[in-house]
Amino acid sequence: MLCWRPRNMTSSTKVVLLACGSFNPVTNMHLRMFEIARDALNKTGRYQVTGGIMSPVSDGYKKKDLVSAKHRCAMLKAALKSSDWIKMDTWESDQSSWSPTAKVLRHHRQQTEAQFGHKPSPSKRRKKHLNTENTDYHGSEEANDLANTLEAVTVSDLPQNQVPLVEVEGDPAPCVKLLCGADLLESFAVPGLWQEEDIDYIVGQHGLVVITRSGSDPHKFIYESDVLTKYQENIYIVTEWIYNDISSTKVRRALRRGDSVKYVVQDTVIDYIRQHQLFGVPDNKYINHMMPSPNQDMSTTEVDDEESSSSSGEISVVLRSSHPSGHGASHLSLHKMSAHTEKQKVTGNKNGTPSRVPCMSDIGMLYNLRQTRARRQDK
Ligand SMILES: Nc1ncnc2c1ncn2[C@@H]1O[C@H](COP(=O)(O)OP(=O)(O)OP(=O)(O)O)[C@@H](O)[C@H]1O
Ligand SMILES: NC(=O)c1ccc[n+]([C@@H]2O[C@H](COP(=O)(O)O)[C@@H](O)[C@H]2O)c1
Repeated sequence: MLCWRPRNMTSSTKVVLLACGSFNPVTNMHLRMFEIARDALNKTGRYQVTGGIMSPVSDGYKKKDLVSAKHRCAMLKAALKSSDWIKMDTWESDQSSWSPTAKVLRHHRQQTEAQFGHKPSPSKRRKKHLNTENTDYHGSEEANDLANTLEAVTVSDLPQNQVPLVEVEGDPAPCVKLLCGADLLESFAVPGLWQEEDIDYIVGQHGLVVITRSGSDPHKFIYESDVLTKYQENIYIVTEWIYNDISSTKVRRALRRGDSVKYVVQDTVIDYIRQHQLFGVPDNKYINHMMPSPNQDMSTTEVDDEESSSSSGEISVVLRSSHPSGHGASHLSLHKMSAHTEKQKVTGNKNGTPSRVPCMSDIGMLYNLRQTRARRQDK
């Protein structure tokens, strides 16, 4: 299914933007990407962005310093309170192993099509009862069940409590496009990181919306790639003029070093990091001496009363301290007893060599090393 509408067609194509990433933690730039992309696509008059989905990777990704999906999702949920159109979807992070991005896209395409009743059915003209209002619906077991059910039953068999009604005919499902930074596009060239058929599927069947990032030249990159040139009509590059090279790596570094990350990540995320003492925050003087921010609502923050188990199986004990009505550091509600809870676990193979799902950063580094060596040998 090709999503891009030919230029001569008048009505606009509905688009849902899907961003896959670690979000470790989610930064303002992850959120900005959606705003930038929506503006750019809507301005063309050819596309109408109807929704945004953020899909955090599962713990199976095992990238260095990756905190558990539980925490990454909680931070994302907190950050998305500031958006009325971007939603988190936990289908990917709920998987026990890492899912290639092509699989995640395929899943969301099926979900979106199921919501719009795009399964071949003799009763196509009838209305289907789908709950599109429920933000937790997308990717939920209920939605998965529904997608499967639609294969087998006619719409009249659907449960009646699934409202509101969605008109099927003449209402095409939005296309799901991968929203990413230019670094992700350029990682397509890293040997062994992406399957060729996955790139073909992602670009050929869905399409990409790429936000420029410092040090990247996506136009040149597409020119140099045969497969990307073949599908270049499906790649929409958005130049971000309000240049901002925030990255999660820099945020984690700042936190480790005790520097402020205010205005780089959402206040709600800072609150969460402080409460759960993530990313080396126990040593972060800035964050530990901060007053709770006005938007912090201790009563609604997810708190582990007794035990919190990280994905790596390590257990940390989290105790609720007394809550003196004083100021500053004494307002901290939690003390994590294990400083290493979020330490990444690298699984070993039979001969003891560490093995894990390769990430862009470590394969990229290896690739750069190889390139440097090759260049030296050429000289
Ligand atoms: N400053 C930025 N400009 C454009 N795209 C970005 C920016 N930061 C992140 N992205 C994009 O967001 C998506 C999710 O990326 P990811 O969670 O790996 O973020 P990151 O900040 O690059 O993480 P890390 O620093 O841990 O590698 C990717 O497509 C990435 O290219
Ligand atoms: N082959 C693949 O599908 C593939 C390879 C590398 C990264 N990714 C995805 O790219 C996103 C960003 O990855 P990094 O956090 O490593 O930059 C993640 O969602 C990850 O799953 C997918």
